[in-house]
Amino acid sequence: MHSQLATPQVERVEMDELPCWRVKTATAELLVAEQGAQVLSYQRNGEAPLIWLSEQAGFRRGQSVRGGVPVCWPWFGDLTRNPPAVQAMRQSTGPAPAHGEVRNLDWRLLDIVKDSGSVSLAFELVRPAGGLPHWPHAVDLNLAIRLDERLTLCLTSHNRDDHPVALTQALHTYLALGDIHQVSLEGLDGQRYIETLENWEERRQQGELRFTGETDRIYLGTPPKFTLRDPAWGRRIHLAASGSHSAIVWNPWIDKARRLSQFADDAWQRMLCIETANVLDDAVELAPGKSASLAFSLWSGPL
Ligand SMILES: O=P(O)(O)OC[C@H]1O[C@H](O)[C@H](O)[C@@H](O)[C@@H]1O
Repeated sequence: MHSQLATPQVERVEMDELPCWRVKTATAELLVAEQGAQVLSYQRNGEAPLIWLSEQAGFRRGQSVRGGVPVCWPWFGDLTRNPPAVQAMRQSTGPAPAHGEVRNLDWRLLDIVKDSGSVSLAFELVRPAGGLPHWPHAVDLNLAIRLDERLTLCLTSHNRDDHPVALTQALHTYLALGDIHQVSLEGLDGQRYIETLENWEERRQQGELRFTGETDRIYLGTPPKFTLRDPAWGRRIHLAASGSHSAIVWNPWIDKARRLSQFADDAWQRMLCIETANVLDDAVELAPGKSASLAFSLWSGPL
């Protein structure tokens, strides 16, 4: 078996309405939807999944899939909570979709590069003629996905326009875990955060983060590395970011889980989002001709 996969395999598969790419190496398997360039799942052989995909996920055109790694761009979350310069890029005061415009658009696979131990896929957003709805700025958006002993995603924005562009963004990673009640997130001690569930008050993290209720926080000035201890599955998940000094930590807990689309009532116990971001005072300002990249790598290790 091992020798068959000495060269990684990439095959096109359909998940209901969505064309996807399934990637297999000797040690791991990855599934990516072309829509949204959305990583849907990632699992290392013999291990529980590292990236969570909802058992109620729907694979429909025009609808982001619950789970995986949705790309939030050119704004994160509620546009009205974004810095004024980011809000000003949208030329309409009408309601704006949460998390921007690209997670349910078509992307195009540009390239597949394989060697004996790795596969890289390069996706590009198919920018609609005239730009995104009410967002007429010529910014190219690419997502590079590399699978080797780790999974690495790198989102690059390139401003092809003649004026500066301000944006916020996130790689909205849904991590899979054994039991949310037992996990702890290390690496945030002493960090500032915005408690979005309490009037967006600014607070400071003390010690490791544990989960006892709905959590929706924006950490600012974040370090490049986080570790999630998951005793139930006997492992740590390591996440290393670059080009990012902010991160969202989200778990909907019981009540919000019931209101979420494509989400089983008890699924909050088995997932946690740690979203590698550029939000609030970490927003990106791109001068004409300039590019910026946001990236993370994910891997697992012993407890
Ligand atoms: O339901 P969605 O639009 O995919 O958003 C899911 C979640 O994304 C982020 O983590 C936000 O901080 C949450 O407030 C939001 O509920």
